Amino acid sequence: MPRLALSPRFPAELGALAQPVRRDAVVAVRRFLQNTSGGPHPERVRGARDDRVATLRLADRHRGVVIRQRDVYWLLTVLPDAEAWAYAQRLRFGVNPVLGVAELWDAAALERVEPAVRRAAAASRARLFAQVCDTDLGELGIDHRFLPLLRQITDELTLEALEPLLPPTQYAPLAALARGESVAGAWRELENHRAVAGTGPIGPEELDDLAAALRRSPDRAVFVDGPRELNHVLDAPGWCVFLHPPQHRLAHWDSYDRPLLVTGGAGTGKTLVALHRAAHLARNGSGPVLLVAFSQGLSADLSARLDLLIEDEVVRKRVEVGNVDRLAHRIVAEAEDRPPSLVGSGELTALWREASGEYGPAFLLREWEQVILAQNLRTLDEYLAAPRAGRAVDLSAEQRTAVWQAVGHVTGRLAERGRRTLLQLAAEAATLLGQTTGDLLEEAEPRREPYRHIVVDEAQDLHPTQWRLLRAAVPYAPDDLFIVGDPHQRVFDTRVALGTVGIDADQRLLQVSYRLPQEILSWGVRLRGGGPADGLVAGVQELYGFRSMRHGPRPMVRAYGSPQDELSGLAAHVAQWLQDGVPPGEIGVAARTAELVRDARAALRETGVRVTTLHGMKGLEFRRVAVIGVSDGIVPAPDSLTPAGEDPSARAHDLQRERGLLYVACTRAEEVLYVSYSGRASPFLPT
Ligand SMILES: Nc1ncnc2c1ncn2[C@@H]1O[C@H](COP(=O)(O)OP(=O)(O)OP(=O)(O)O)[C@@H](O)[C@H]1O
Repeated sequence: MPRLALSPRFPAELGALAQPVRRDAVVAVRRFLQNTSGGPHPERVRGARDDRVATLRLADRHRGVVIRQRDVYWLLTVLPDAEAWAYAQRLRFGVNPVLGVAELWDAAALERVEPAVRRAAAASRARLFAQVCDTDLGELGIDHRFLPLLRQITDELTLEALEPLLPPTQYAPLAALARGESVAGAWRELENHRAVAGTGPIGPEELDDLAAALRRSPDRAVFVDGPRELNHVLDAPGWCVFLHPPQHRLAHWDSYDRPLLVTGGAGTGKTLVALHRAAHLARNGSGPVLLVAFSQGLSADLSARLDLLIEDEVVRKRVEVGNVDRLAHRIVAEAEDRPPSLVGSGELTALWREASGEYGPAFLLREWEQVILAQNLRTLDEYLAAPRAGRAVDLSAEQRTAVWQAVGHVTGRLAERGRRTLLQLAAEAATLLGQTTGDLLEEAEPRREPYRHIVVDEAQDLHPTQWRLLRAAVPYAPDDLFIVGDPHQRVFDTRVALGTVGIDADQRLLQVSYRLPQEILSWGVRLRGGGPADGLVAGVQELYGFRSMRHGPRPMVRAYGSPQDELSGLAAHVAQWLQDGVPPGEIGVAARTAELVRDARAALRETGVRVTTLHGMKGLEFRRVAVIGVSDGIVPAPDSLTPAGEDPSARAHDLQRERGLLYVACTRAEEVLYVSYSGRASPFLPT
């Protein structure tokens, strides 16, 4: 039986074929896989540069191109006959000697450009890699077949022009050297392409082992063992099967001794990594998995994506997808034998108003949520001794006592009425679970934590109380918590260093955005500006090093004379996008206020595009995004800002949060970003 691996190009190109050709090709691949009669045979390609290249006849006038070694086949693509032969002739295959991953390149194109590179070299004495010896290049995995050409390169621009023709694992270290990095820097760049952990130096015999190389290249090849797997790879979206190397390494690492925190900019694949990690733990872990989404809406989305990712129903059932509020609600309901009653926001506001005296309702609420609940302070003495990080207005002992009494008034009233806030519920649930937490290895009693593994998405916006609940819901054991988030995308007022809530996490970073084109990313980084973000990680995190692999149009920023004109402009742009053939579901429109959302919905009635608040854009993505009302006086929203006179530090945080909110909405765009305002522009817009 042949061993068959598919490249990511194959399902994509198969999907683009006419239906009868596609159907025949799938049947042919299935026959080939099962070695049944009538299945295609490998045919040699006349004039091929690499004798491991062959073709398989898959349908009428269509062939698959494969790399073949003994019984191992790597099916690269399916093309009309003539194109398949031409492609097969151009290819060369190799194994990277450092990483052991498969490398393919267009040898014919390189031969074509070589004379031009040589001519440029004849006219110049400069040599880009003059300072790097062949031994160093060899240690960076550079294939000796490229050396004659590389030695002729005179400048960085020439190397950049060769990028599409070289395997990424050859180009990456060369580009690093060309930027002036040391051999060690270039080595680090190469290591970013390592997808599978723990592979040591590659022995000479392994350089000739196609199957081993493909197993180390999960972004380029997936083995299919039978028809079921074949169907999954052909039908599932690409992200279900092929992760980029850093994503794959994080999601499929055997085991983490301590909690792991993965941070990274917008669109770097954090949610995908969280989904794959949850699936990995469901397959290989040792108990129930909770995947925590930020909201109910995002839970439904993650749950649907997990259904696509995990085919096996038994494995799928090991993962529950939910948000922290729901978890808290369930734990308290189980303990009290009836569902807890939640306080409505109007009732709560009235209570804070009732309690306010020297300090206003907003101040008291923030003090309660960000100091008292955040640190789980239970007594006045604890409160008197507690630090109040991030709160600029100092409080004397007397003032703290007054605040404590005001808070006590509200919590007392709530208790009388049998009502609680969501954060109180989380705190109680944590206490209920906390009575049973301990060390998995040392505990003799049967455990009562509901989960063995927890994976958290959008972690930047969780409150310390919610973290305490999550911490209490899994035992302290390897692979307890796997957390992904981006401090720059925080849209609520919670800054928490995980260490302070008992989560001593190792940290990893994802730096390449696969959603955003470079133009939107660079504009977004300037918009987010305002310095590094704190919270989640110890210290602060910069956006430095965040980059994209794609280019696209620059964001469009449009100024209008009046809100009516702005709405007409929006309607005209959306109409054009629909006319361009973009499906309505791939268009997202957002605004800061509920009123603007209502107006935009009215202006776009019957188009079927989604219109939501900036908050509502969290975790979503669209091909084209319009953000309207980015005007002074709307963004930042004046009502959401603490008056500078009351607490300048809280105001600075509020401004940063509002900036983050706009940044989140703008970074949902995969292709096109349109931003508009009327009157004066928001001070956040980059000039
Ligand atoms: N391995 C991959 N295969 C296919 N697409 C990918 C891959 N990695 C990332 N992408 C693309 O990038 C998008 C962003 O991924 P994801 O939503 O996981 O990023 P994120 O870091 O969670 O983003 P954000 O923080 O902005 O919400 C995906 O929807 C997909 O379009």
